[in-house]
Parts: sequence; C-alpha cells; structure tokens
Amino acid sequence: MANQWGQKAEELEVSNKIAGLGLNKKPLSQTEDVDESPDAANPADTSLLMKIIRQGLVESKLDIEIQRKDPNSPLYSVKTFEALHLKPNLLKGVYAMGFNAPSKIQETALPTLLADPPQNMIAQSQSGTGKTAAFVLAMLSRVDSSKNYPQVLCLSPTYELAIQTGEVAAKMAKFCPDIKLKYAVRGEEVPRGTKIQDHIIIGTPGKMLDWGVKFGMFDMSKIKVFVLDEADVMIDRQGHQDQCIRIHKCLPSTCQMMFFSATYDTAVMDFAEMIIPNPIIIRLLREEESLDNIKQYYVKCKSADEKYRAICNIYGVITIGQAIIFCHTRKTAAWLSEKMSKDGHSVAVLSGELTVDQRIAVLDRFRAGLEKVLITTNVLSRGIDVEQVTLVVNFDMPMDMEKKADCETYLHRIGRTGRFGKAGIAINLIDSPQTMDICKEIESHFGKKIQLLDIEDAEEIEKIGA
Ligand SMILES: Nc1ncnc2c1ncn2[C@@H]1O[C@H](COP(=O)(O)OP(=O)(O)OP(=O)(O)O)[C@@H](O)[C@H]1O
Repeated sequence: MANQWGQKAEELEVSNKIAGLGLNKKPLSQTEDVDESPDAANPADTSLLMKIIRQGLVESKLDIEIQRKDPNSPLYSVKTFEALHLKPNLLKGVYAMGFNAPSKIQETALPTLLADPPQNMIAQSQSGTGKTAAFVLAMLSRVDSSKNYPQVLCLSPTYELAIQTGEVAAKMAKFCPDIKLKYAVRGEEVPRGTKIQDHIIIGTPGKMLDWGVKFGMFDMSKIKVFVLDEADVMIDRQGHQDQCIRIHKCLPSTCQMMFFSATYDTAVMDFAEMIIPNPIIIRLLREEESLDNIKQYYVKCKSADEKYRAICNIYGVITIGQAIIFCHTRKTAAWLSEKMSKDGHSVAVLSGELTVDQRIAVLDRFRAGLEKVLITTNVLSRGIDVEQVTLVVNFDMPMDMEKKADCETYLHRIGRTGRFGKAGIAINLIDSPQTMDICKEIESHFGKKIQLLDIEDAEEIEKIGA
C-alpha cells in the first residue's frame, strides 16, 4: 500500500535522523589522524547533502543535447504532464507534490521513457534538475499491479540514496495504493525461500544481487524496467560496478534500461555503454561556472599568523555580505575558527567530520545570515551556492596530491554560474614560494589577472569592495 510506503519512508527518515545518517560519524580518536590530511568530499555524501538541502528545482535555460541512436525513436518533448497520458492517479500524485510542469530533462526524457515499445536511455543532467522524478514516474507507469511479482529494479549507490529515491516514489504513488515497493538495503531481511511480491525494488547492488541472483527471491527474467541511478557515484564505489554488471546479465533482453547520472566522463560513459544496448542519449548541457565577474587578488604573508591578520584586516575594512574561507585540512579550519571566535567574530565551521545532519544545520544558519563567515574545506568546494556570499578567501590554495595547482577546485570555490552571476571578490593568501607558484599557475590557466593586494593599506582594501 502506498500509505505503508509513506509510513515506511517516514520511519526510515526518523531513524536516519537519529542515526545522524551514519555518515562520517567516527569516534574522536579516529578523526584525529585525518585532521591533518586534506579534507575532501565523498561523492555519495555530497550527492545526499545536496538532495536534502536543495529547496527546489534547478531550472536551466540551457539546451538539451540529444543523440539519437535509434532512428525510429519518437523523440519529442512535452510541456505539460497531461500530455504524457499518465495514469490519472499518478498525475494526481505529481500535482500533489507541487509539480506544475515538467522540468527540462523531464520534458525530453519522459515521452521516450513512456513510449512503446520501451526504449533504453542514458540521461545526464546536473544535480537537482529533476532526474529522480523522471525515472520514478517511468518506473511507476510500467508496473502492472495485478501481477504480484517484482517488475522494476532500481539500483542506487548507497543506503541513504536508495531511501531518498524510495521516498520520491512513495510520494508520487500516494494515489496508487496497489503499487508495492520494497527496499533492498542493509537492515532489510527477508527469510530464505520467500518469494518477494512487491512490484518495485529499490536498493543497493549487493543486496539486490543476493535477493535476485543468489537466493532467487524473485524472477529476474520478469523484470521489465532496470534503472541505474547516480551512475557516477556508483562507479566511484568499490565493487558496485561488478555487482551491477552481474545483475544486469540476468535481465531479459526485453528489459528497458535507464541510466541516470549527473556527470558524464569517460568512465561513466564506458560503464553505461557496457550496460545499455542501443540507448537514446540525452544530456542537459551544464551551466558552466566562470570567473568573469570575480575580482581576484593575492596577499603576501609570511606565516599562518600573518594570514590570520590579513583576514582580520580584510574583514574589518570592507563592508561585505558574507564570506567563505577555504582551508586545506580540518585542523587548520578548527584552528582558524577558534582564533576568530576568540576575537569576537561569529563564524561557522563545516568540515568532513560532521554528519550530513550537522552539515545541513551549519548551512541553514549561514544561509539565514546568523554567521557572516563560514570556514570550510574541500567538502564544500562543489555545488553549494549561497547567493549572498561576496567574498571567498583561500586561506590555503587548492592543490592536488602532488601539490600542484588544482584549477578545477579553484573554479568551484570561486566561480559563479549565470544564476548567481553577481560580482564577487576572491582573495588568495600566499605564504611560500610554492603557493606563489600555484597562484601563478591558476592565473595563467584561466588567463585572468590575480592582483597583488597590500593588506596594510586600508585605502587599497576599501577600493576592492567598491
Ligand atoms: N517538474 C518539477 N516541478 C517542480 N519541482 C520539481 C520537478 N521535478 C523535480 N522537482 C523538485 O526538484 C528537486 C530536484 O529534483 P530531483 O531530486 O529529481 O533532481 P535530480 O536531478 O534527481 O538530482 P540528483 O542528481 O541530486 O539526484 C526536488 O526537490 C524535486 O522535488
């Protein structure tokens, strides 16, 4: 029953909250040794965090690129949900979720996903553009609820992401009480010998492989739809790729395959092509970040203490909205926040040891303007736009494992997309010949001047804020 799903999703949500989503929660003794290594984001955590804190759809003005592999494909797009001829109760569910019209990826993907005969699809569009809702609608539309066996499998890379997808499915199927969903994730146990009767199974590859292939709890040859969600995160996780391939091998050739991903590099594409025969490929072009509206500076410092003084000078003189300061390690982030707090600045810290719930809480406070400064590490370098941030400080320059300039991370930290295209200021604190080299490399990579700023000269500092 859909109500039961809803209840299930709620229970899971509560237990997730209680468990702090179980992410990155390590005892102090274990975090100590990682404090000094570069802090980095894990793609599964980032994806989950973004899903949870995102307040709505990321609307894109950019175009969809369509690569039609199947010349007979009836590729067209719809501007309304009505035009998709969804089952009336599904349409009711869509509207009950507050969706008035399909998003760009939905308007292009859904007609193909729902067409007969079923078509295979590889779809890519950036996070938040409505991919989940697209494939969930397709999954729900293909279920024949008069037949009590699994017909749709959806693979997610982690427990938490599977639950998120299940929650969307439960909401969308609110008015389809006959459709039953099951989670194949850790903690869900089914006695051996059971024949699963639910129509849709959403889960992680290991559990799905156990239930479907190892223990034969459902008939793989009856699966009509196979969805691979977050393919880019999936292949990042050890062993998941192999498990997906093993599951995939047991599916009938008539099974409709859908593959969704936010990024599309060669590894993702190779994986996709291994799994999906003759796909229709659609890609929503990504809104690129750029440094066009950003004034970039560097400040010469001799030590960490001098870097700290530079921050205080900058902070005191220019009237800014809010600032984000990036550090390389959790230890530096902790040191800096303690020092600033002692000096009476109200600062927030966001680094890798926080659980997803704690990260959301920190970001919510910052967005609400309760703190003016957010000190963070590379856990936040990507994807989280806080509109009112006008100043970004690189307390430590972004560098890769070989201590070379990490230009991509620099762009993610400083750059803005068209949506948040307001002018901004970036200040790089340089305390060694090596960091100066990194700064130069970044300057030449982007072909944009990074100017020297004399931090002792109040007039000069005032000018940058003008
Ligand atoms: N047609 C729509 N109208 C309004 N809101 C929508 C629509 N489709 C999706 N949304 C909302 O937009 C947000 C992002 O959608 P969704 O989670 O499906 O994106 P996604 O592309 O799957 O993201 P990710 O890559 O993180 O999985 C969600 O809050 C969802 O409820």
